[in-house]
Amino acid sequence: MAKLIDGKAIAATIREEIKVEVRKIEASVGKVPGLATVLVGSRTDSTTYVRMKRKACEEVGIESFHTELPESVSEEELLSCVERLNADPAVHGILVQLPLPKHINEERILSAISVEKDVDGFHPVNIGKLAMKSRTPRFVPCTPRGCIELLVRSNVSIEGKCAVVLGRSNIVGLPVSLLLLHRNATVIVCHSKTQDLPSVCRQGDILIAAVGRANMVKRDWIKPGAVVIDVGINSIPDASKKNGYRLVGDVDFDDCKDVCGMITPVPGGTGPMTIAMLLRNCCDSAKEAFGLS
Ligand SMILES: Nc1nc(=O)c2c([nH]1)NC[C@@H]1CN(c3ccc(C(=O)N[C@@H](CCC(=O)O)C(=O)O)cc3)C=[N+]21
Repeated sequence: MAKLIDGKAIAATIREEIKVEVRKIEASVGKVPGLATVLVGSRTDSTTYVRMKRKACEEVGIESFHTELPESVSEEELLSCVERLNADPAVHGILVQLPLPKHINEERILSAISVEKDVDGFHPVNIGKLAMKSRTPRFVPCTPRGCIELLVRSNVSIEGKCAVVLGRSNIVGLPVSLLLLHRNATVIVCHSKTQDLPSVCRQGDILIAAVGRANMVKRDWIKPGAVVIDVGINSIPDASKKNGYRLVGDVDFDDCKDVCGMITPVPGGTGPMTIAMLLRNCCDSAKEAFGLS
C-alpha cells in the first residue's frame, strides 16, 4: 500500500497557522481579514461548498460576508454586487462561486473582481502573471496551490521530475502545470485528445489527475512508485449510502493504491486543501491591505 497523503490533516495544520496569523493581525491593527462569498442560484453542490468555506473562515477568525442572489439575477445586478464588494474596505477577498447560470458571462464577472481581492486567482491579470515566471501573481488559484503545498509538505521534490497533468482546465490543469514548471519539473499536459493516455501518464514521477471523470486512471497508467495527486471530485450512485451517492476521484484508488509511492484520497485529499488555500490567500490579501506584508 502506498503512503497516504492526508490532505485533511495537512489542511488542518495550515488552518491552525492561519488562525495564529489572524490573531496577530487583529492585535496589531484591530481589524480582521474579510471574505465575501457570492452564491447565485441554489445548486446543492455550490451551496454545500460555500457553507464549508464560510465555516472555515469562522473557525480561523476571518469575517465572512455572504450574498445570495436568485438564479434569475441579471449580469448587471451581479456586476453591481461585485463592484459594491470591490469598494468595501472590510472585504479583502471576493469569491463568486462557480459555475454561474448560463445567461451570465462568467469571464465578464471574473474580470470585474478587483485584482487586489481576487482570492480565487481567476482574474485574467492574475492568470497572465502566473504564466510568466518572473511576474509574481497577486493570487495563485486555490486548488493548484493546494496540490503544490501537498507535495512540498510531503517532502516530494519537484525539480527535475517528470510531472504529468491529466486535464487542462482554466481552474486546475493549466495553472497547476505552470506552477510545476516554475518549480523546474518537466511537465506533460495531456487530455481527452491525447493518443495513448495510459502510456503518457505512466511517464510521470508525479501524476496530477484533474479531468473530472470518475475512476478513470487505472493501475497500468501509473509509473511504479509515482506520487499521485487526485483532484477529481465525482459523485457516483451508491445505494448503501443514506444520501444515495459517494465521492470518488479521477483515480481508481483501490486499483492503484499498491502501485504508487504516495496517493491522495478522495474525499480528504485536495478538497480540504482548496479551502485552506482560500483562507491563506484571504489572509495574505488583508495583510497587504493593512500594510503588514
Ligand atoms: N469560485 C469558485 N472557487 C472555488 O474554489 C470553487 C468553485 N468556485 N466552484 C466549485 C469548486 C469545487 N471546490 C471544492 C472545494 C472544497 C471541496 C472539499 O473540501 N471536498 C471535501 C468533501 C466535501 C463533501 O463531502 O462534499 C473533500 O474532498 O474531502 C471540494 C470542492 C471549490 N470550487
